[in-house]
Amino acid sequence: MVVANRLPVDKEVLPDDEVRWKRSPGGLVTALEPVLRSHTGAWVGWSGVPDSQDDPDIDGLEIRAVPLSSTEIAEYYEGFSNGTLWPLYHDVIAKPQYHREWWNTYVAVNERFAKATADVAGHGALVWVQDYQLQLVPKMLRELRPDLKIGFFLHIPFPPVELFMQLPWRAEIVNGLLGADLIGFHLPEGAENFLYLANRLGGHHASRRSVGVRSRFGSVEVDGRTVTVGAFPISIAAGEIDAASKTREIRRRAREIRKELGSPSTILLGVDRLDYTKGIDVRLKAFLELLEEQRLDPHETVLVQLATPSRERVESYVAMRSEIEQLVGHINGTFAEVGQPVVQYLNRPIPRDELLAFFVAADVMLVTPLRDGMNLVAKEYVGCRSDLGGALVLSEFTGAAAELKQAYQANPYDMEGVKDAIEAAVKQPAEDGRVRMRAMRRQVLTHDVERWAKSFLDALKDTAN
Ligand SMILES: O=P(O)(O)OC[C@H]1O[C@H](O[C@H]2O[C@H](CO)[C@@H](O)[C@H](O)[C@H]2O)[C@H](O)[C@@H](O)[C@@H]1O
Ligand SMILES: Cc1cn([C@@H]2O[C@H](COP(=O)(O)OP(=O)(O)O)[C@@H](O)[C@H]2O)c(=O)[nH]c1=O
Repeated sequence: MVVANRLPVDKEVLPDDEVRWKRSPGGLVTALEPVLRSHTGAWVGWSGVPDSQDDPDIDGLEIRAVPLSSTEIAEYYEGFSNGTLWPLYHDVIAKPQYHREWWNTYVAVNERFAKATADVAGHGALVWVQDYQLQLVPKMLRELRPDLKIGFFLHIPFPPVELFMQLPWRAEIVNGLLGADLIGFHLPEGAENFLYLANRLGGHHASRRSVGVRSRFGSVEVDGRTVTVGAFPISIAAGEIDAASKTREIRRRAREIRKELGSPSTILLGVDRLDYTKGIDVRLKAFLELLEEQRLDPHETVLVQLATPSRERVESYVAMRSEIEQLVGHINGTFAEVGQPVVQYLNRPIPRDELLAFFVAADVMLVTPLRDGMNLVAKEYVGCRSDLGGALVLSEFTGAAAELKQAYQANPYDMEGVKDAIEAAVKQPAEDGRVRMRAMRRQVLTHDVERWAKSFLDALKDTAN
């Protein structure tokens, strides 16, 4: 069973009350949906709208919706999850807010998820709890159903100890997670930070802190149980993406996109949820300066930024959206010609196939987060480039940077470094580009999402309890 804040589909109620289900945003759903389809299992989660308990009918998936009221959405999802934990775990890029009412609602909603899971899980079932919204569920679920095997995976970075210590409810979170048999992080650093805190805040005996990737697991002794702690970098359905990107339809659409953009020599592409962690402003500022310094030619270059709306009622997201839209306006106001914008900005979700066509069309992919758990977009771009064309500019502060070493990596806080990386990617010699892309594809195609799930689930089955 998968237990996640979100169901794989979001409910949409149209003005005539017709109900439509559309794919939920974000990489968690991208990664887990194919995994659950290839196994049998159920998915427990929220449908994205208030007060709904409809279980959508999705082929091959058993769905159990957990209802949330409008107040719970404001205090648990927008509040504690995305106004407290999200900025705290992403290097406090925005200031985390600590409110006791938000915490109380987070506890109550975690209890509801634990109860809903306990009600449907078969005896001895394997339950995989996902992400920062549900960190108390492992302990609550163990109390309700000690027969279950419980895994937990954190999709965002686990913060450095000094930052985590800000959280007024830090011990509760650590102890909540320790209800699991296996706790997984993307990177060894996250696992190591957690091992230290399990000892310092939980008072439990923890193993030495030197965790490997899918190997050298750490452990914590909790009330006679051993909790395993490991690093399992998530990935994409690489084979499927590779095959889809080679189809005639996607290739044709990619050529069409280039034409529609005015057949520029260079297409730069950004694809993100509109989130302040993603560094969309960083790449726009770098692009602006490269145009001002005449290192890029505005008649030959187009930057396409696809930005799907996200968490639109959270304050820091509202501020960031207006900053980005001003920057886009400024760049176009300065460098565009009538009918030929240099930045094409779309603020809406883009369907999968259309996205793949953009990846095939783009000469340079810009992935510049200030901090990101993994960033599946970077891997999807690589997965789409069987022609060995294209170049990836990648922030050092993404989980993906640990695997995609041949990208043009840059520190997103170093504007000159980001500009140099973009310029080098735009001007790369073709053979150099092929060598880099071949190496990155080897990594992505051999470490796909099935391998991620298998390594986690095998480690979970091997846990002693
Ligand atoms: O559910 P939302 O609030 O709309 O947010 C969407 C998802 O965003 C986050 O995704 C993370 O998971 C990816 C896959 O592991 C990873 O590549 C990325 O770096 C993360 O940011 C969030 O963690 C999910 O819970 C959300 O569903
Ligand atoms: C903008 C956009 C994205 N997608 C898909 O969403 C995920 C994003 O995953 P990632 O790990 O990069 O980051 P977050 O989870 O959002 O933090 C990826 O699979 C994209 O292809 C999409 O389908 N449509 C969109 O418009």
